[in-house]
Amino acid sequence: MKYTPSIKRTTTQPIDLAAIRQAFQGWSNSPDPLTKLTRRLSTTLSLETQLAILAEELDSVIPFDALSYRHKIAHRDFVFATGMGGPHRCEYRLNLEGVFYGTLTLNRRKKFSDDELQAIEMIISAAIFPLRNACQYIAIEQAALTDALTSIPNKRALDEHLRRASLLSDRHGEEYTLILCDLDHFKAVNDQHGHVVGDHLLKLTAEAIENAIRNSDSVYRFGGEEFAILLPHTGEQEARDVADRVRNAVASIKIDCGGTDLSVTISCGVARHMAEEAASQWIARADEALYRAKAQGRNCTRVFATIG
Ligand SMILES: Nc1nc2c(ncn2[C@@H]2O[C@H](COP(=O)(O)OP(=O)(O)OP(=O)(O)O)[C@@H](O)[C@H]2O)c(=O)[nH]1
Repeated sequence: MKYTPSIKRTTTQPIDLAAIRQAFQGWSNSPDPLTKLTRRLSTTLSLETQLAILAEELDSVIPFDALSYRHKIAHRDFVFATGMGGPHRCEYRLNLEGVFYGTLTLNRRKKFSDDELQAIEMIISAAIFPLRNACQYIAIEQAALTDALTSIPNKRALDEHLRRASLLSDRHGEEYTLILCDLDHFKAVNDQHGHVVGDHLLKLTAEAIENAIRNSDSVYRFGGEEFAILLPHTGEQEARDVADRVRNAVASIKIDCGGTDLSVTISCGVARHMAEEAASQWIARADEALYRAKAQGRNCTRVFATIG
């Protein structure tokens, strides 16, 4: 028989409960500015929303003309700004337990008094834990969408971006083209030179592709030795040219393996998004084109629409 321990009731319980009821009423009805601020901040993990809340609550206590926040999170610049300038400025570098969480700046036409500066510091101190959580949330989100080896976006990121591109293509008739690229005979590289060299080659390939495409295009690690490139506002012929540029860039990679230079080639399959097409069908067509490129000798580009 299962043993369930009984809960011992004590006479102090009603008194504790009353105290908690009273505290709860104070917390939810007429909180002090700091409780109100932290309560609002705790409702979201979005750094942007938290900064908007902080700006609103700060402004209600110490009116200012502009607030800005800057931080580098997961190698990306995060910038938030609200309001317009003012010659007087106070700036805070947010640190918690030795970790830096960005720079917060307030601007105002009127000089800040010492009392106001103290109040601002206390308000920021109360906000720093939720801000730290929001920064960490961005970093975790970013890590989930990034390939650990090459530091480029991973397949999960590609799936999201393809879904969005399919929607935009259908709704606004925007042209999107996908290129799938796969290193040729990569297994032989691992077998002959080891996985460390194989990994290094994958990193160099990601870099070479990034350098061969435009800023508006994006590259993803699709699988082991497979990469995907998403090209907005690009048709088939233009995408074929990009694929050929990528092939040349990859072919020019050289790794010194004790006297001999290791070099590789890459095959590419191109598919333009078709109306009403799901992302999975789109990928399947690019993969079909890539399969043809492999079957027809590798180190070449095939476009789905030109097949047959
Ligand atoms: N070093 C390293 N190798 C990987 C990684 N991911 C996958 N691979 C290897 O990539 C190789 C891919 O081999 P295959 O699928 O046979 O393809 P291939 O040898 O490139 O041949 P083709 O694609 O037909 O030209 C396998 O040996 C995998 O173990 C990785 O992260 N690092």
